[in-house]
Amino acid sequence: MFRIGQGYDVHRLTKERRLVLGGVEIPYGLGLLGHSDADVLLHAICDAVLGALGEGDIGRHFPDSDPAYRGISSLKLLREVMSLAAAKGYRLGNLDATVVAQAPRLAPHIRKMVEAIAEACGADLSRINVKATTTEELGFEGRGEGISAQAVVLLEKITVNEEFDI
Ligand SMILES: Nc1ccn([C@@H]2O[C@H](COP(=O)(O)O)[C@@H](O)[C@H]2O)c(=O)n1
Ligand SMILES: C[C@@]1(CO)OP(=O)(O)OP(=O)(O)OC[C@H]1O
Repeated sequence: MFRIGQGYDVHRLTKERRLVLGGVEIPYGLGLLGHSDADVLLHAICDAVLGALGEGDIGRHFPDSDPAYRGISSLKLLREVMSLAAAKGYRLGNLDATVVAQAPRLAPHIRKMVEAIAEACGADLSRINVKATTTEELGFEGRGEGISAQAVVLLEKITVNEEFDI
């Protein structure tokens, strides 16, 4: 049995913040603003997993009113979301995500993002795909005001036989 989910998130670019995308710190003069590390890519992925599970969204599970999440690495949130999936008997089938950013150039960092996401999901690298695009200078991403990300996730039910096939 399969469950599909999609996620979308946006964070504003600002000075004096680190830029963390897909669990990877990227050297850039600006970073994303948020209560957590503001990793817009991982937030979109968390929302896609929660959507597939019928479990609402990231703000319901990790409210920004809770000081416990101040500055937290979103890799920890993704691990928690995947633990919830496992507790409900699901594992990652595959994941496809797009980061929309006019700058910086993300291509050199994609492999590390895929590795970090795969580790957090407990999944093989082949199940993860991350893409980047500009908007040809159109819209808020194109003006460099923020970065958005979209993700689609397919979860697959762990069969009873596989559960005991250690
Ligand atoms: N922040 C970004 C955006 C895009 N790329 C790479 O460039 C390719 C072309 O982007 P277009 O927006 O012109 O279609 C894209 O396929 C990415 O590989 C990037 O590295 N960083
Ligand atoms: C994960 C949280 C936790 O504070 O982080 P934020 O950085 O505020 O990110 P956002 O995507 O605006 O909302 C989700 C929050 O719950």
